[in-house]
Amino acid sequence: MGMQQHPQALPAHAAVALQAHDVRVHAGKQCLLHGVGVQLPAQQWTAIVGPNGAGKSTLLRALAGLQPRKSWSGQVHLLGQPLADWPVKARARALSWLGQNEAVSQELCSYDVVMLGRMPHQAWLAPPSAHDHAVVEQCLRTTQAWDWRHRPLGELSGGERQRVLLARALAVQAQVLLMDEPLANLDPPHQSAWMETVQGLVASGHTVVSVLHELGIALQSDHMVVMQAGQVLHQGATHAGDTHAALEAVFEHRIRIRQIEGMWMALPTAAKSA
Ligand SMILES: Nc1ncnc2c1ncn2[C@@H]1O[C@H](COP(=O)(O)OP(=O)(O)OP(=O)(O)O)[C@@H](O)[C@H]1O
Repeated sequence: MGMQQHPQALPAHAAVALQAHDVRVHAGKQCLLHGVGVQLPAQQWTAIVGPNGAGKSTLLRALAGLQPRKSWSGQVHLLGQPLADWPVKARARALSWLGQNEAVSQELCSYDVVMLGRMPHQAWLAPPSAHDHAVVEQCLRTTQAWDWRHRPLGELSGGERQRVLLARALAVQAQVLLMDEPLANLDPPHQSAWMETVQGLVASGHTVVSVLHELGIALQSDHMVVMQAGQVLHQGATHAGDTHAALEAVFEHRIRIRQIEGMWMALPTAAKSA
């Protein structure tokens, strides 16, 4: 299996929520993405996986339009329209973002943090509507963060904080959600709860794209993008044999993908003997 600069297309009938073509990202003289192309299916959950430093977060930021203009080239389309052509507010309603180590005021209480997710729906300086309050409550309950709605973000544990930030991303009610390592600091029950939330979003017509290190969870996704060294090595249906082969290869065959009790899992392999 060779490196693919422009991986295989989706079947012709599949709608594409996000598309990147020949995306290159630079930081100074260093090239972080070497002309990446991806097509991420609408109304599906895509997992972006690969080793540390492969360029996963860089790609996700490019897809979200968060790379500084001078640092990248190429084309990104959101729901069929070039990212740059989207009016700012419409784009903020269509695409929700959960980043890593986001700078959010530590003094804000959790409720107000989640209310920030409603901003794209609110008129300038208008107070939140009853609907905004209802959505915030629903999202805090979904991520099981309602109990500490009055507590400032800075007081929360890593996992509690992550669940508040996840609630904020959900509160946007965007058609497309991009999440960078959403499971960071979450314990196993809340990882499973996150997966159920994502599956619910997809069932109701949303598109979710997540960078994940937890391969057991990533293997439950619909579509997978496997990255290595600033390139996309493979993209395709998560359960396809060639996707599993790419995944094993990119992790240097230190994992094997096996089905146990009907679920695909990544099992560690023993180190090669010398
Ligand atoms: N602003 C920057 N300046 C220089 N190099 C950068 C910058 N941002 C990222 N990099 C480098 O680009 C490469 C890709 O980084 P990126 O964060 O996209 O990787 P990743 O696949 O998300 O990694 P991880 O799994 O460790 O989070 C890394 O080698 C990183 O050191």
